[in-house]
Amino acid sequence: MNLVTRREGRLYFEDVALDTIAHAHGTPTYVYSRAALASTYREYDRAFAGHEHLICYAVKANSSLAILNLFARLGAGFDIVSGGELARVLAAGGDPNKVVFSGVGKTAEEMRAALTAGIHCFNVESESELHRLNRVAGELGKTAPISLRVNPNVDAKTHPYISTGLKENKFGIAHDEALRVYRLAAALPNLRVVGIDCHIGSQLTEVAPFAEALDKVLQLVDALAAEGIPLRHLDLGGGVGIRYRDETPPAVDAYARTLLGKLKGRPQKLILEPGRSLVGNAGLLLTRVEYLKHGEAKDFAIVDAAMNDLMRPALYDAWHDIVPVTVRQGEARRYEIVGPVCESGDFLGHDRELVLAEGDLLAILSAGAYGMSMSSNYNTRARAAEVMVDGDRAHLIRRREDIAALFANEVLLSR
Ligand SMILES: Cc1ncc(COP(=O)(O)O)c(C=O)c1O
Ligand SMILES: N[C@@H](CCCC[NH3+])C(=O)O
Repeated sequence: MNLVTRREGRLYFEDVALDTIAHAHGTPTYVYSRAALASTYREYDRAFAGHEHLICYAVKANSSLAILNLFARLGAGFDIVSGGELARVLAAGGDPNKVVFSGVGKTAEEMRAALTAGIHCFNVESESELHRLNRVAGELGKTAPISLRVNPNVDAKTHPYISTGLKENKFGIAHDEALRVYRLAAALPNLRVVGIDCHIGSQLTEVAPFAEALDKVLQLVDALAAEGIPLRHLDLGGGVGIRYRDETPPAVDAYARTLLGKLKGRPQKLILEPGRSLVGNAGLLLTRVEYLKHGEAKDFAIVDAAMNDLMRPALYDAWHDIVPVTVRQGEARRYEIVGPVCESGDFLGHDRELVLAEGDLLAILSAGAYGMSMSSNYNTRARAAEVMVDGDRAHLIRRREDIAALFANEVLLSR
């Protein structure tokens, strides 16, 4: 599917010219493609069709209600990491019985909310959490379905900030400890052991680390069965990486073939928690050039989007393609694409060769994942608007944040 196309010099997303979105809704604005979102979800669903599976979209990648609602309609489950994400899933019409709850710091209140909603499984990340969950479930007169998140000590070969399956990471229970903690879980009265979970990191561009992690998980599945602790499901965490620039991540099909090859004949349902690969390339950030500034050392294009809107470049030095919405003739210069925030780290792209004039629109691509969901109000900047494109129509799915709402919860002291 040709999602981003140029027609007579204008950039289109599906069949909507992006300048018309900027005109109607202003900038900065996130724009998503409904067709692209649905097609990546279906790609996963089809690739794993040979084995019982549940695709639990990782809400943290993009938690906008309209996107959650679309995935819920397609039959997806959800991977959440907070009570806030649970509330969003429920508000968007998600099925609580298809929700898995990950995260190292679940509060008692979050556990109560999830038990009351009736989620599918808690991915428990420590022994202390196991005890707390057992107590909270007991107080509610409920039994909590659990998996242990096992840390297999496998190198995901990704950015160190988003690698989660090494023993120096805070996530999960060490592989060597897992059997002992499973025995403990099986003995606690208000827990029911149903599965095993593992997530080694994000933006993986090779299949091998997934395969290695799965092998380690399967060793545990077998050891547990031998001890009389059979598991109903196996959760392998987040999905494959995406192409931002020149990465060659595995196709979902190839990834599925590798996993399914290892699962052949096993009775466990496979749960996956893809985030980035479902939404990343289905979204872009539309921004306008406010000023061009020709400095002594560099040329700057100061745009109206900033690190508070899209934090990935500042945080990980991540690369996003930046393309002009309308083609302009003239001499190209190499620009630093920067925002208005008062930080030298506030950049969206370095050294981009572009022909620009003030007032031009730019599209920052591959911004559907960990864009809006990681945005902040730094410098008291209102969050961007969000638009969902569907064929030749564009629907506003989130109004631009209202400045007064940014300080509505604050209190002035009387003296
Ligand atoms: C527990 C868990 N599940 C799923 C994901 C989603 O990962 P990805 O966006 O790489 O598919 C993450 C993020 O890395 C995560 O921490
Ligand atoms: N926020 C990260 C991914 C973190 C994944 C969360 N476990 C990114 O933008 O790449």
